[in-house]
Amino acid sequence: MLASQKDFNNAVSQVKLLKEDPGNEVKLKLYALYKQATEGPCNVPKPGMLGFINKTKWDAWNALGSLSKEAARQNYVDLVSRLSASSESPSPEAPAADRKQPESDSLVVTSEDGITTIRLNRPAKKNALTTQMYRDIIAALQAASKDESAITVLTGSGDYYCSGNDLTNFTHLPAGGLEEMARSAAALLRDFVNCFIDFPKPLVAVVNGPAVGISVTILGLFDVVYATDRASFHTPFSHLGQSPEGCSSYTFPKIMGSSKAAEMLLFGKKLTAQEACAQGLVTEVFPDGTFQKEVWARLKAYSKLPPNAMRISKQIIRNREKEKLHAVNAEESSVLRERWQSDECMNAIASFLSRKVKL
Ligand SMILES: CCCC/C=C/CC(=O)SCCNC(=O)CCNC(=O)[C@H](O)C(C)(C)COP(=O)(O)OP(=O)(O)OC[C@H]1O[C@@H](n2cnc3c(N)ncnc32)[C@H](O)[C@@H]1OP(=O)(O)O
Repeated sequence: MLASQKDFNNAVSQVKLLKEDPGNEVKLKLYALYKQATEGPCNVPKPGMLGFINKTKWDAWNALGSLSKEAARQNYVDLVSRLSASSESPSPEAPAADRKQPESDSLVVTSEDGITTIRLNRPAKKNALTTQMYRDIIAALQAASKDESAITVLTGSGDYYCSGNDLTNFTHLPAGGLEEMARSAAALLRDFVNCFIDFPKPLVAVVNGPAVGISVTILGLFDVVYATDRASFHTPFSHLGQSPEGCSSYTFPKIMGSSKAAEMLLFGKKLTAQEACAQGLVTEVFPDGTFQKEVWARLKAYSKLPPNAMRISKQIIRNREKEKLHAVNAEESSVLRERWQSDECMNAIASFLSRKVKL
């Protein structure tokens, strides 16, 4: 479900309480989304050259094209929520040593040689993502976006990269029952994926082994994906009674074409590392024996490149897609909120938990 009028009104009030000025670019975006959400697509005449400020505002509104009022309202609410979170976070240039450490040791964050590494560290459970890990990854990405490192890396400990969402997350029912669980999981998913969409520095996945579910779908939001030849890429959403997330319903068809994307996202076809590379999801595959050595040597060399140039190049490559990606993320999260309450999904999870099925 997209943000309600009440959520939107709250966000409009929240903007006035921001502790830090978000800067002109963001204010322009807020203005454009507000106009789109309240009046719909821009259909007023373009101001003349002399009205420079009005022309800039008109351009920003007009750039939203035919984005629906509902999607604009959602994007506005998401943007304000990110601004509020970052204006409450600690000092912007916190050096690595002062970085707030994750709540649990299932995530290890280090910063060295210009590279911040976020390592999934739950090898006994194939690095399955618990609710706390999603929160810790969000915090780690927010800190990495402001630290002094040039490049950020996500990788895993042990033989797996990540087995996706921890299916036992669904067994911790809150007081509000299944509906409340699905609502809060959808909100967490949206915040989690938004952090990847907005991440401002080069983001690299070092895929050290098989990858499942959400750890595969978000790869479309990374800048570079290096994989060992032992890795595989599996999105068994239909098997689980679920639907795609991580913006993969948009990025996968773009990356590999709609029929290859459908084989993965509808039928759960598992790709080898070589297949994923041939289809553009993976940048390069390395022999497992030399994977770590080769990849880290390369990343260390890249991390010495001028960081501002890399950020700006990433902005040019990614920025025109951001509004679209936020809208896709909101829609996918809302569809999943319904799916998680379906019998198909409940049965599939019960089946995994009772060890009847292995994907
Ligand atoms: C809030 C945001 C929500 C976002 C939603 C995202 C959707 C997804 O990510 S869908 C994908 C969900 N993941 C799966 O369906 C994978 C399930 N796991 C498996 O099929 C298998 O475990 C495996 C193929 C990954 C590995 O098989 P293998 O035989 O090598 O090892 P196991 O003995 O099965 O695993 C060891 C240990 O780890 C536990 N485990 C592994 N993956 C998960 C998981 N995703 N959730 C919970 N637990 C997992 C497994 O149960 C074993 O535990 P025990 O040793 O205690 O039995």
